[in-house]
Amino acid sequence: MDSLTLRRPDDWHLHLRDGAMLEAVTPESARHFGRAIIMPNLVPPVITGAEARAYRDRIMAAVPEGSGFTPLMTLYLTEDTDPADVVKAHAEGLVTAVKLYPAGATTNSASGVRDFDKVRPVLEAMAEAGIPLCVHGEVTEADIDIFDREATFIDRVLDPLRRATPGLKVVMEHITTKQGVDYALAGGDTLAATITTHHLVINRNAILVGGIKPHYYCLPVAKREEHRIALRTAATSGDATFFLGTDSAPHLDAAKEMACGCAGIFTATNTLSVLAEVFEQDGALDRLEAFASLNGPAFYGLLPNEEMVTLTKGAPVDYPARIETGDGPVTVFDPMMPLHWHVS
Ligand SMILES: NC(=O)N[C@@H](CC(=O)O)C(=O)O
Ligand SMILES: [Zn+2]
Ligand SMILES: [Zn+2]
Repeated sequence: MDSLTLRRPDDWHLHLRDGAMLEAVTPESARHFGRAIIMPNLVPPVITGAEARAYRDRIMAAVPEGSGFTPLMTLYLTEDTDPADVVKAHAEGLVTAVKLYPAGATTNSASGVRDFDKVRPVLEAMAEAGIPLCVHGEVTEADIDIFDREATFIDRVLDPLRRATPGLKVVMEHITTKQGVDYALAGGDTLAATITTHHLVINRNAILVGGIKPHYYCLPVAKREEHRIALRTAATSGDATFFLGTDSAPHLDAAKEMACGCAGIFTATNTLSVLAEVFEQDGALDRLEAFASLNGPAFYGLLPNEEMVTLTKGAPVDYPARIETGDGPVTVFDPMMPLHWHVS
């Protein structure tokens, strides 16, 4: 097969940031994607409906003319979040989901949740109104090894939380482990999981072998090869539980290439070419549409995009090693293999 036509894909987990970064990275996602779930971990975070509205306006101003790209907004859950504000913002169509960051788990998560009992009323209101909760699933206890933080979160936090709030729709964001795959598969129709582009390609060796490679560092950190294989099997299976959330997370190179580098991998620019390569390698090109274009909207209760995109196989794809922002360059994910699928 050297040509593949599918519904225009969506990105169910995307960081667009703000200011000069927002301006530089928005066109990179708008070029190929129809919609994207926009993560709210700005400084300060997007907590209220009013803040989401203002942020959506700033994003729309950065969307290139003629692009149909639609940002789907999320609210950053805090221990002080007002359930009524969340329900109202969702009912107005302003907000699609709410994001749970355990405090301290990842970039700009300091205002996240410490005491999960404090957010129970919000979660109950969300279950009632059918508002999905997107979860960064890692514990933050110092005595839990960073490579075990996702599996431990499932047992200690996610499973009790879901049992306490039956009916709540949950998306396990950017799963990185076999335990994540297995738990998502067993969760019935109120549970789904996003998988990033980069976690289908790299294991932890990419970060640590031959020198320390900050552009392969993200959270949750890439795990052992057996986990990458489990993610590949899940993504390429076509199972409706799994869909694309790139977690494209731009940081200035200057903030990654330093003694304490930021977590995040920027994949918006070449994600579709990488995914086509991955699905082709696994003999699953016919299931790329399910993963990138169909399963996400089905879980969120939306229709797939009407528009189609065509991927064509040819000479290696030329993509920039980094993109420029007004504040400095951002390195684009290097999948360490040539890409042959062009998007038109
Ligand atoms: N994935 C990352 O490594 N970083 C994300 C935060 C997140 O999604 O956890 C970011 O905002 O930079
Ligand atoms: Zn996260
Ligand atoms: Zn993210």
